[in-house]
Parts: sequence; structure tokens; C-alpha cells
Amino acid sequence: MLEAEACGVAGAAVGHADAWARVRGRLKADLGDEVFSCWFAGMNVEQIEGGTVWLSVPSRFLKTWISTHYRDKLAALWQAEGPAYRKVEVSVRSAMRAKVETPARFAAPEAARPASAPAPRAAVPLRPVADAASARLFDDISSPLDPRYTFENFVEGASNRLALAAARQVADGSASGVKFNPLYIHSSVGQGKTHLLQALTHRLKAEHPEMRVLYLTAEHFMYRFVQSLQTQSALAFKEALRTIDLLVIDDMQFLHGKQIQQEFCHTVNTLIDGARQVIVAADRPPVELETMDERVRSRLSGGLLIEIGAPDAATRRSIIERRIALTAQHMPGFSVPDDVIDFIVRNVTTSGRDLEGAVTRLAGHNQLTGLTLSLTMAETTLKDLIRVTDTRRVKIEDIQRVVSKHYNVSKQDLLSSRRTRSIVWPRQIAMYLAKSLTLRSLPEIGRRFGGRDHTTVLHAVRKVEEMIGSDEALTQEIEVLKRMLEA
Ligand SMILES: Nc1ncnc2c1ncn2[C@@H]1O[C@H](COP(=O)(O)OP(=O)(O)OP(=O)(O)O)[C@@H](O)[C@H]1O
Repeated sequence: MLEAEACGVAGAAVGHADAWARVRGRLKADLGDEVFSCWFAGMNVEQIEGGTVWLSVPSRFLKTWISTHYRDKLAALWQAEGPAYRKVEVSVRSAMRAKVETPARFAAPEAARPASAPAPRAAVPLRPVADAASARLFDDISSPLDPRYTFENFVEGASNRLALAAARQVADGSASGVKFNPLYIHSSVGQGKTHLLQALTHRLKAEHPEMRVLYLTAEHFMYRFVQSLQTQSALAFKEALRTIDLLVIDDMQFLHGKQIQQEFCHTVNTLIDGARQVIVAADRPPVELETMDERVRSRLSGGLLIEIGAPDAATRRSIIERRIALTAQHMPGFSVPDDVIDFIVRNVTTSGRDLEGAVTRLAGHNQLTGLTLSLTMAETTLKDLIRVTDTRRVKIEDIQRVVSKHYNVSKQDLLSSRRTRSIVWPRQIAMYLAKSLTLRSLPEIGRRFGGRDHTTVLHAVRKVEEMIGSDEALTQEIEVLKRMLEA
């Protein structure tokens, strides 16, 4: 709070400080202590000039929220203090400091500003808050959206038909009510979950600008939450989250931390109980989110679960053709011979991301060498990708299933903290297989094996590698397991 003495100026400044104290007092009395401390505890008066009261807050989010919801009230309270206060302007503190060079907050006459300093922006006239403006507030905290991820650019196929239909229904029918809540889409990597989630977000923003839609990756959700704690605006952040119409959370498997998961759970409960839509995407079904709070898992399991599978040949071909057409827009004349397309369709079988990667590589090669694309060239250029594709085909859950069956232990035991040798050894073999047959990182494998640390996984991988070198029977056993998994 800004006190008169903190201003270091006398006279008018003291009058302004008294006015600010009264405005704060009335805000507190009208809104209650909780709401007041939520939004206004960190607000300062930076400057009063030409009838405009320049207020500052610690974050962009607070600025937008206060401007959208409380600007009229603030202005009315200041206007009641006298004709010297006609308008209010709210800025983010650091931005405001950069804009107004002088630290003498209440006394910054025009002449005192250095010529190099830009003049403060003209104060925005007081105006009623439009619904669309309130909805746009969430653009500030949303994760970035890729403009190419639209329904028009999404290729429909047998493997994704249900997910696409559900996403379309949310995008088209949300105005008329919530149908399935939460909607939970899962698949292995690169199958178009993010594309679909962003497509429906784009569609709603374009066709229902009044709706408050928030798209966040789990990592952004965590970041925003931690940031709000640091700027003492956590209550405000939570309150804002609970006012949205549609919450879209991507890459749910990365939501870590007990407090954050609990907060997420409260938010989802509030939204669903208020008949507002929640959509979540992850790389596995809720029951397999091992590090997730049990309440979150059960809430997510209670909605509509849809899996996107690997694309069939026809879908792969359409994704490749779409990608070639998009590439040709900025590389005029770019085309790919049919036998090369057939080659990619046959050999890159796992995901849309790999198919796009194949086309991007060919385009890059073509651009750099100027050589015409041929089958031989494609075979060489895409060799890695095809090998990688083979590697990615194996899923951790398949490894856990095959290993538990082979060693006659349950999957729960594999994921548990039990340390008897009959369980520890199969668990270590399963971790070793996960490292050699998938592209998952050590921390990711650790998380999938009951939330273990990456050093535990590393230890298991090294131990099995050592044993393989000296134990012929084990080497054969592992070969058998690998063949079963790759079949
Ligand atoms: N059916 C599809 N139609 C068009 N493009 C697709 C399709 N499936 C995947 N893609 C493309 O493949 C790339 C990867 O897709 P996306 O990022 O949406 O996958 P994801 O399932 O979210 O993967 P991850 O789990 O790694 O986040 C994107 O560029 C996307 O446009």
C-alpha cells in the first residue's frame, strides 16, 4: 500500500494519499475482505496526472481481470473524491515503471519527464464491460495456439473418428449444453490430440467469442499456478479459473505436485458441477496416470473416454497428401512421386507426427540438394525415421503386461514399492525393455513404474545390461521377450 510518506512529496501528494486510503476503505467495505485482498492488496497508485489515476498491479493477469471487472467501480470511487480524479488506468507494475521514469509517484508534471521517455498511454475512457472482453481475458493466460491446428486440416480416419466427432460436438453444441463431462481423449504420441483440442478451441473462439474458453497444457497450468502463488494472486487465479465456460487441458500426464493436482481437482469439480465443459488429453487412460492423485483419476474416469489409435493406411495416405499440399504452399512446385508416397504409407506407420516428419525431411532434402525425389533417396533419407518408428511401436503398458505374464507377477506388483527379489528382478527387466524398445526418457519410465526416480531406472538398465553380457540364458530370455513385444 502506498502511504503519503512513502511518496516523499508533500501537499498535493498527501491529499492524493488520503483519497487513495478512502477509496481502498470503501472497496474493502463494499467487496468484503476476501475479495479485496484477492484483487486489490497488491495495487499501488503510481501517478495522478491530468485527471487520470494511474494504478499498478503485479501481474498482467491481475491487470486484465481488474480492468474488465472493476474498472467502473474504481472510477466511480475515485470520482467521488473530487474533480481531480476523472479516469483510472491500470498497468502492470514493471511496465508502468518503464513507462514513467520518475519515482515520485504523485508528482510527475509533463515537463519533468525526460524527452526519451514515452508519454503514458492515453487513458481509456470508462466503459461497460462487454462479454467478449471478459472472454478475451483468458487469452492472456492461455497456452499458445497453432493456427494450423484446425478441423479443416485434420484428417478423419477410422482410428480418430470418435474423438473427432466428440470434439466437433463440443465445438458446435457447447452453446446448447454439456453432453459428456469430462471428455477425455488419450493416445500414444503424435496421434493428433493437441491438434483436435486446439481445433475446437479455435472454432469456439471464432464462433462464440462471448464464451470463456481456456486452453492450457498441464505444464502451463502448473506454471500459472506457481506464478500466481509468487505474485500473491493465487486466490484470484483460482477464482478466475472457476468462472470459465470451457477448460481444455493438454498433456495431462505432466501435471505433477500434490497441491497443484488438488487445485486442478477443485477446479474440475466446480466446473463440472456448474455444468461447464472440461476436456482433457493425455498419453494414457486415467487409471494409468500413476502419479496422479486418486481423486483426480476417478473424476477423470467418470466422463467419456476416447482413445485415438494408430492411423490405418488410408488415413496415413491422406495425412501425407495434406502435408504435401501444405508444404507446396510455401515451396511452389513441390511434389512427391506416387511410389515414394506408397513407401511412406507402408513404412511410417505409427503417427501423424512421423508422417509429417517424413514429408518435411523430403522437402528439406529436395530444397537443399535440388535433386528430384526418388524411392532410393527416400529410403536413405527416412532410414532413421523408419527405425525410430519401429522402436516407438512398443508401448510401456505392453511391456508391463508381457513381463508380468512371463514372470507370473501382477502389474500392481511391478508398479508397487515391494522389494522382494521375485518382483524386483522382473521390474528391472521391464524397465530395461522400456528403455531399449521405446523412446521414453528415464524420468518418464520412472513415472510409469509407480512414480520412481530416474536414477532407479538407470540402475535397473545398467544392471540388466551387465547381466546380459555374462549370462547366456538371460540374453536369450530377453530376446524372446523382445520378439514377443515387437511381433
Ligand atoms: N489425423 C490427423 N490429421 C492431420 N494431422 C494430424 C493428424 N494426426 C496427427 N496430425 C499431425 O501430427 C502432428 C502431431 O500431432 P499432435 O501434436 O496433435 O499429437 P498429440 O497426440 O498431441 O501428441 P503428443 O502426445 O506428443 O502431444 C501435428 O502436426 C498434427 O497436425
